[in-house]
Amino acid sequence: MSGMRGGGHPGRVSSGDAAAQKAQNAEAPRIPDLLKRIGDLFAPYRSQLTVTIVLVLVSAALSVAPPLLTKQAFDLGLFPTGGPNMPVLLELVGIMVLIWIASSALGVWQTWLTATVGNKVMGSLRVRLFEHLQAMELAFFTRTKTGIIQSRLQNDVGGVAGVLSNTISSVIGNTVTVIAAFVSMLILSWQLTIVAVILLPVLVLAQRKVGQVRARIATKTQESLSDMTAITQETLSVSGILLAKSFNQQKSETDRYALENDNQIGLQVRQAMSGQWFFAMVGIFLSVIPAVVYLVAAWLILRDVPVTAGTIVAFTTVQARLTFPLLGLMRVALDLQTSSALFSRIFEYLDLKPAIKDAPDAKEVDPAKLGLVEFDDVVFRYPDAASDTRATLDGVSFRIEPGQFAAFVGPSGAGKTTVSYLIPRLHDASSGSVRFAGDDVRALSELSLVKNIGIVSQETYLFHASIGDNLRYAKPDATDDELVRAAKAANIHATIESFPDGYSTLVGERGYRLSGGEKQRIAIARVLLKDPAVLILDEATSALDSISERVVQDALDTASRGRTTIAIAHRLSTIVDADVIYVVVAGQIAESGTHAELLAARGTYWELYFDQNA
Ligand SMILES: Nc1ncnc2c1ncn2[C@@H]1O[C@H](COP(=O)(O)OP(=O)(O)OP(=O)(O)O)[C@@H](O)[C@H]1O
Repeated sequence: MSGMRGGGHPGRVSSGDAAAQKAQNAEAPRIPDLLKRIGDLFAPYRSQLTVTIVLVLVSAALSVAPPLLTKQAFDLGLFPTGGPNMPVLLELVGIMVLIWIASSALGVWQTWLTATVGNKVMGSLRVRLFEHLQAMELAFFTRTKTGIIQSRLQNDVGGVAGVLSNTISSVIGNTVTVIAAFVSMLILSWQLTIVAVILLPVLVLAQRKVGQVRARIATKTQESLSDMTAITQETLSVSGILLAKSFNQQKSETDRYALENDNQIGLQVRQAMSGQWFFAMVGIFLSVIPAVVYLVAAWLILRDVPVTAGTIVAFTTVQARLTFPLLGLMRVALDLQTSSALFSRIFEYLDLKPAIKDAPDAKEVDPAKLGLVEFDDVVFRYPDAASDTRATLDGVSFRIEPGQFAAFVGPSGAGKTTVSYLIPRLHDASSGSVRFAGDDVRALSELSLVKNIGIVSQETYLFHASIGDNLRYAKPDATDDELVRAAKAANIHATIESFPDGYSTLVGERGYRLSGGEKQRIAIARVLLKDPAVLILDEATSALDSISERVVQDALDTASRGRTTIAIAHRLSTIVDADVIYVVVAGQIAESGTHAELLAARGTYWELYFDQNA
């Protein structure tokens, strides 16, 4: 069985995130392209967005009124010649209150809309990424650490969630408020407006720089987060903790985690702090403006430019109200720049092309020839293998007839498991042809091909769920009777019945609550429920003692009846009755024939058999 864990130990080898490394070498995506792709994500929510825009525009229009009303309240209500005019003042105050109530209500509605759209966009992005990863070939998973993949789904998609829901309302809302405030200011006094906005372009330029720095820190933060997830996933899994405990490595694992955690803390602090000075500067600048406005107003009045007290109060009110939206816009721009780093990490995974996928004209398996499996001069080299090394499979040809029991034997690392991977198209042959029911597997639809193949591997994988649920993975609509029939055929029914919870017993993470033989028989029952035409057994009994082996072997004999069976075996005693035995040596089929024929030939098989029975 070839090793399925990719990447290795993060502390000792470079990160398994092949895509991230590629991205570091490649040029960063251009911001406009990125914005277009982010925009496309929102396309299905056009109607909600239109309503949001209308709401924002109405709120903005409403927000223009209060400052103008303030001016009226001062000039006509509070300080008209001859003393305050109460009826006018009451009317103006009443209108102002109504406007505030209306715009607050609209604000709540708008927040609900944007939160819904933002979260839905993020949710569908997550599912798209998950679906895309499901389509990736096995080789992608053997070379990338699981934790690194998980991190893209959780940390990166989660990281843009806030941006997605805040951005829409913030950009539209604040832009409109800023424009509206600017218009009100212009109406009130163009001279004072110039004073208020003269330094803004400088701030915008400074903000772009800050954004670039933050995007760089964000990329590093996400990489560090994904390394941390990978450590957690590798170490805090059942296999990981068993390894750490049995080698007394808990301390070193904790140290490794703590080290990466320190890195993460540093990056988080840098990310939080980058831009703080900038915002402090903007804050000071915006707060100083009213004072400058008073000075400039006095200067204007001295030069006989008509500026009333109402104008100054209204102007400074508007200007103060401009502060938050302006800061908000700057923050959004900054967040967008920061999250562009996260988005490009997400899109980078979405852009990965599955190496194995259905041909456009993929066809169904031919039921007439079901069970026929052929290899025709198949050469296969693992994608990661150095090109100067010998191919893992080097010109393998055989033909297994429907219903035959074929066994593959040979030394470790000879390529037996690799043969079994090529049949369900977990890898594609580098040259030559793998045929299933008479058709090249590359011409068949994956769904139809895999439906007809059952695999029981040496390393049984069970989900952390009940035994019943694990069995139903093969056939979700299986009845209880069918479960029992499959379990009986796999020699595991009585054992399951002896558990207090029977078929509802939880198997524990990866089935660790069960013994090796129990897990194996559950896996056999699972494949029996699937009832495939071709059954692949990869050293299904190698991990067992001789009694368990006999029980599992009986189960396998039942399972293989009436279907093509391809059994990979180390213990030759389990396959002596095979219709045909292929002896694989260094990626080639060295011998083939029945047990008796191969013994008579006195070749490699005879040597292997002699070794095991000496
Ligand atoms: N993902 C991979 N990338 C590169 N090389 C691989 C990969 N998986 C397996 N190999 C190599 O391919 C060769 C054949 O492996 P395979 O698992 O098919 O052997 P096997 O005959 O089933 O061995 P065993 O009996 O020990 O299970 C081995 O040399 C192995 O190191």
